[in-house]
Amino acid sequence: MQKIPFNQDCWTGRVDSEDGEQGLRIYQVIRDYKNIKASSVQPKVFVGFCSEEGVERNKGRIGAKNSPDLIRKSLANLPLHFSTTDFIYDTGNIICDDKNLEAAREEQIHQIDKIIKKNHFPIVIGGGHETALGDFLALAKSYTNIGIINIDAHFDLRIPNPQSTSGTPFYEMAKYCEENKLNFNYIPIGIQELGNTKALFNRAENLSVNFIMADEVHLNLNKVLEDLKIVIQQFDVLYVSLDMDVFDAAYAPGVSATTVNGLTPFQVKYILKVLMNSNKVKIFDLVEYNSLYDVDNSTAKLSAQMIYEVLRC
Ligand SMILES: N=CN[C@@H](CCC(=O)O)C(=O)O
Ligand SMILES: [Mn+2]
Repeated sequence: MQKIPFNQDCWTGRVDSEDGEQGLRIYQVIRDYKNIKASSVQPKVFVGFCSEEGVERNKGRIGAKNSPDLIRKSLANLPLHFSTTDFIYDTGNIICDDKNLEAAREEQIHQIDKIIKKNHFPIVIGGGHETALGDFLALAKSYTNIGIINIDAHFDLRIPNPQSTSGTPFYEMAKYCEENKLNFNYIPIGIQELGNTKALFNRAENLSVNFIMADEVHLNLNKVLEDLKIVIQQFDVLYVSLDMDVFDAAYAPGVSATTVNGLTPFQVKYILKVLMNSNKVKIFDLVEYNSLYDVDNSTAKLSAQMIYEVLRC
């Protein structure tokens, strides 16, 4: 495991100084988290989790370990359309480069727990979906009544056999909840029938998972959004995970496992708006971007625009 500090080289872009404040782009409001002022109010903080170890263990296509910096680069040049009372911060990367996912995860939990305890908002850029477990466990150090929202084509409810992988994080969260006598409040959104086995659907039923199929989103987005607003009222806080393979392959070719019949950027954008507008989201992660299969950086761009929706709220 390695810890790489804030790198300004990821945060560069076009300069439109003739337009003053109206010409600002995201990279111009990014700062190193180590220089944050004590007066900052609920700032958003990037943490890169450079891991594809979980994908490899899950027999998937590797290529996600460089994603955090590539997504930062796509985000950097987006125009600033919201007012920031504060800067946006970046801590740098945690790198799993020795197959020891567990050691990288310990560091992840340690860093993110500190961010959450300061009431700052971590935005974690993965990495494969193994990123999710550390994010949840860090949040669970501060909160108990957590709604777990996973926008994903897959349940990721596999049982570790014996290791933790990109396919097991939500099962491991269920185990954590059982051991700590907590409800497992899991709401996956965008599930594909043909992306999950019968065994996984049965496990979801047995764990009373309140899942929303991709087809339900396609048939009636407004109903999904209204139902979501109601269901999240019962939770104190939300953990939101966005797996880029929830999108149709036409929008997101750059993932480990591509999806047919996947969601559109418009649908996911409005799901994120509902979640963020609840003011309950305490941590967000975006996972499974894989540049090796991307086409003209389109999936990196889509990843950046989804993070933008979280930043603007
Ligand atoms: N991160 C999860 N991956 C999915 C899909 C695997 C695949 O289709 O290759 C899973 O394990 O179910
Ligand atoms: Mn996933």
